[in-house]
Amino acid sequence: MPLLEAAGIRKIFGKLTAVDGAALTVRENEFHGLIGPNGSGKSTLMKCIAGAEVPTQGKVRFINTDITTFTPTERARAGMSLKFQITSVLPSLTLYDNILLALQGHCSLFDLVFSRSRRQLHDQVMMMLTQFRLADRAFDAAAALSHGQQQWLEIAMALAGKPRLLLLDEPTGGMSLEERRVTGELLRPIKEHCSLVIVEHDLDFIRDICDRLTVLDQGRVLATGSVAEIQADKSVQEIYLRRA
Ligand SMILES: Nc1ncnc2c1ncn2[C@@H]1O[C@H](COP(=O)(O)OP(=O)(O)OP(=O)(O)O)[C@@H](O)[C@H]1O
Repeated sequence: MPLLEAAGIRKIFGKLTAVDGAALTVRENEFHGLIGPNGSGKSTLMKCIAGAEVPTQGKVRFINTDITTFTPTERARAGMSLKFQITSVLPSLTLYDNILLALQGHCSLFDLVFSRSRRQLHDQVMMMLTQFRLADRAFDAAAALSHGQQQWLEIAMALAGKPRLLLLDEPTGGMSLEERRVTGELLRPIKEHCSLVIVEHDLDFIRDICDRLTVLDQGRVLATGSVAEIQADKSVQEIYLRRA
């Protein structure tokens, strides 16, 4: 049984069909890349999965539940977490407080009131900052971070609720080559407990970290399969050549 199954997703904006009957299936512990030319509907499909857009047609199933009509908050409660291009980091707060806020969003009032839980929260914050190589900046304001470090902080925040599925829209946009390499290293270990759907333009990056890819072209799925299958697919090669 797949973790996520989106089927027949169509999204129409006025006269424009941005996504035209697309399907996406993601298994447990799978990193799945969503690629395709500019304007092919990648972000819109992600938004339909995340609940940021309501699909005109189609169904989204997640952990065996039909979540098509769930709000983003209900999807988060079901185990889905997303980080879009727009930042949700609070720049004037320290890294520590940003992570603490993200963790507290997933705690009950009972957890917050008892001091033993507060100690646990502290340990969790420091563990997450260490995992994302930000522990030495814990008490700096988030605004002082480089662009890449801010993205890592956001990914850490998106993982605070221990989601089963993380959705990332162009996390490496604006990053240096070295920052991209580190981003790959930081994401790989989360596969043990979380699946990933990632929209990316950097094909080298996506080839490196993904197990399977879905290629969109003009709102439709052109191909889906392993990285090797997609690389060998003539129709995929054609759309990338057409763009070059
Ligand atoms: N809210 C909206 N209202 C109207 N049109 C939209 C809206 N969002 C997206 N579109 C259009 O839908 C089409 C698909 O956009 P989308 O952002 O999903 O593509 P994309 O593959 O993610 O593109 P890119 O790689 O450039 O980010 C585009 O023509 C875009 O202009």
